[in-house]
Amino acid sequence: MTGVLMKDIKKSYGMTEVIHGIDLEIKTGEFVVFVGPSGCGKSTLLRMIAGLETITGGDMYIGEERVNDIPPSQRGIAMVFQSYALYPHMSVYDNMAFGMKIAKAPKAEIEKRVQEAAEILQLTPYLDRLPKALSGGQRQRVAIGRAIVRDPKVFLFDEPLSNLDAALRVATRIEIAKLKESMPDSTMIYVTHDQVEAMTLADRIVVLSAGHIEQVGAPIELYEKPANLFVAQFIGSPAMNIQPAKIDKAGEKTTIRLGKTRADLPIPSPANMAGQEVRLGVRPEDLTIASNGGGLFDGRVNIVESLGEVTNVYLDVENVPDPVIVKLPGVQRFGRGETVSLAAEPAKLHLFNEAGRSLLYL
Ligand SMILES: Nc1ncnc2c1ncn2[C@@H]1O[C@H](COP(=O)(O)OP(=O)(O)OP(=O)(O)O)[C@@H](O)[C@H]1O
Repeated sequence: MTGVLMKDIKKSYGMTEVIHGIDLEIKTGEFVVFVGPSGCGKSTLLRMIAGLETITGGDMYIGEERVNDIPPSQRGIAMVFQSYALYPHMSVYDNMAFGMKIAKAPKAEIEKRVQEAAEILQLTPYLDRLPKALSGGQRQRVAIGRAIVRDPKVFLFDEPLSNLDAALRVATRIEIAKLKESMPDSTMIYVTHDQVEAMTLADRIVVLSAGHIEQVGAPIELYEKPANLFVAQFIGSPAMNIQPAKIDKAGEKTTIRLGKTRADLPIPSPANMAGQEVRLGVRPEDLTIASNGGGLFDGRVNIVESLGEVTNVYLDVENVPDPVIVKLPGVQRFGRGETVSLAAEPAKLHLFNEAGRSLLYL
């Protein structure tokens, strides 16, 4: 039973600090996903857990042990990389058995573990094949199998699906979800920039930006209650629409003014916020077309993207610099330049103060 604990973890390359003091507790058996824009430090953080990067400040624990100065091979972790890094001249079986052979494990034990891992990953029919005779997805499953066979305390995944095409990504993602179910006591930490992977696999998501944590929470919690504008616009696709509004009345409920419209939101706000400028957030999928013209605000249709299952409509709205996006189900037809009125349930609206913090977390 092993979790990971980070206390004020920092990383500098020369004079440049890229990780600025991360505090995070990952519990035994948790599946935690690190997400964030390119360069935010996801891989660096993962590699510090693995021992592939030195830690320049703070304490890193795997289980009870402080591992800052413990070499990777003694940390009890197994890492699965984007490039599968299989030995091309060895069969699937030998690739999976390699670590145990090197560790001089008994032959029967190796056989048992490889067979079990192959079973979990549906690789049993391929054990005699060479990697070149496998698809990309199967190769990545062998790389995962090699990690399972080592029976690590913690699994680390660094964008394991990003070399696969769309269909294989989905299939392998489902394999990883099954793997998690079949190994409920294993702690798994997974880096990705793919939102679907993060949302579907994670028990908790850690959103990083520029070397610090923006928010940690269950996927739906981050989606429904983002702590700040960064998380609000990072989670969800297309991104949440943001537009300026003003607080008319603060209190247990908040009344906002948006152009000529007023709306009562079931969001509490401190009394001293009355009269203040705020940012109103609304997800594209939470907007609807108000047939009677009595919506929250009006927009002029600019671009229509028909994807079959959904239609994304980009509208120009007065006082809003970026286009407002509406995501409607199915196929919808609009004429360019048409004016439509947009509505949303007050419970689906988000409010952020001038500093970008959600009023829910003030
Ligand atoms: N060896 C290095 N020397 C100097 N700076 C580095 C080094 N490796 C990474 N960095 C910097 O550290 C920061 C974090 O990089 P990291 O690779 O962890 O980001 P990431 O979130 O994983 O990005 P991506 O999604 O693009 O892989 C970046 O600003 C990067 O330029």
